Amino acid sequence: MENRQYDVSALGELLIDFTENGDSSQGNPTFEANPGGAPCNVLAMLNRLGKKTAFIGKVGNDMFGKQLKAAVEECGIDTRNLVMDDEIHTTLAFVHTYPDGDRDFSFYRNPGADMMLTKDDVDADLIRNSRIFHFGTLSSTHEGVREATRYALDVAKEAGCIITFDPNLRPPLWKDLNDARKEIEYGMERCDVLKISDNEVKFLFDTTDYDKGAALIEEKYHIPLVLITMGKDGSRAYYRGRKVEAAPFLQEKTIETTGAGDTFCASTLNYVLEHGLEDLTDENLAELLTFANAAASLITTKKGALRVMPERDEVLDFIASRK
Ligand SMILES: Nc1ncnc2c1ncn2[C@@H]1O[C@H](COP(=O)(O)OP(=O)(O)OP(=O)(O)O)[C@@H](O)[C@H]1O
Ligand SMILES: O=C(O)C[C@@H](O)[C@H](O)C(=O)CO
Repeated sequence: MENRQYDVSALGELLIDFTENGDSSQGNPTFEANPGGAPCNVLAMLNRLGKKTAFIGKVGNDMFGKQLKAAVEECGIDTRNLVMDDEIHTTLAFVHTYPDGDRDFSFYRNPGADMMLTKDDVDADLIRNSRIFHFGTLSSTHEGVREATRYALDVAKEAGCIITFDPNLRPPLWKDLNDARKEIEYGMERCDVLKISDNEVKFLFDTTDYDKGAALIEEKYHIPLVLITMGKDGSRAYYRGRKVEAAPFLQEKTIETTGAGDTFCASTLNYVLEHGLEDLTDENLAELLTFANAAASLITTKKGALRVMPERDEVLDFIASRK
C-alpha cells in the first residue's frame, strides 16, 4: 500500500459553481465562475496537505471544461483520467447564498458532461495505484455513470484500497429520492470511512438525533469510521462504539459555505492516511475533528473552494489563535 503512486483517487463531478458577486453597473446580478465539484474539492485540499491525488471524471471540451482542467492541474491533481467530451457541455451549478452563509444549488445538467462518464473511460490501473478511493452519489444519478462508479468501486475493493464515501445528497438531481436512498445505501455497504451530513442522516432515518442515526449506521453497515458534520454545530466521530464531538470554529463573517463539507472530508482522509484506521484513540479522533472543523471554517470565509483551500500551517495557526 505504502508505495502506491497516489494517496487518493476520486471519481465524480467536476463543475463550475457560479457564486453571487453583486450587481453590475447596469444593475444585473453577476456571478463568479468558481471551479468546484465535491470529489475534486476533496483532492484539492489533500494536495494542499502534501498528498498525491488523481481525478476521474468528465467535463465538456468547452470554455468551462478547459478552465476546470487548468484549475485542477494548477492544484497538482493528476488529470490523466479527466475526459473531455466533444458533444456535451460542462455541468454548471448556480449557488444561492443566504444571509447566514448557507446555500443551495440550481444545476444546469440536462445532461451535463460529468454524467456522461462510462465504465470504459475509467482507468483501473490508476485506482489500483491508490491507497484510498473516494466517491459520492452525483456519479450515480444516471445509468451509464452509475455503472462507471460501481466498476471503479469493484476495482478499488479488489485492490484493497481504503474506500471513503461522502453521499453529498443533492435532491434536485434525482427523479426519485428512493433511488438516492438506494445509492447511499450501496455506498455505505462498501465504505470504510463515511462522511455524512446532518441533513443526510435526517433524510435516511427521519431523525435529528444524530447519535441514533450513527447507531443505526453502525448496526447495519459496520463502517469502521463515521463522521457526521452538523454545519454551525460542529461535528462528531463514531469509531468502534465510541463517540467524540468537536465544537465548530465560528467566524464573524461567513461568506458562503460551499466546499466546507469537502474540506472537512479531505482533512479526515488526510488523517487516515497519516494514522491508519486501526487503534484510533479518543485523542486521535479529537485531533482529527479539530483540524477538520478549523479547515472547513476557513473555507467559509472565501468564495468557492477548489482553488482556495487552506495550507496546513494556516489551519494550525488558526487553531492556536482560538486557544
Ligand atoms: N457557518 C459555519 N461556520 C463555521 N464552520 C462551519 C460553518 N458551516 C460549516 N462549518 C464547518 O464545516 C463542517 C462541514 O459543514 P457542513 O455540515 O455544512 O457540511 P456538508 O453539509 O457536508 O457540506 P457540503 O454539502 O458542502 O459537502 C462543519 O462540521 C463545521 O465544522
Ligand atoms: O459544496 C459542495 O459540496 C461542492 C460544490 O463545489 C459542488 O457544487 C457540488 O459538488 C455540488 O453538488
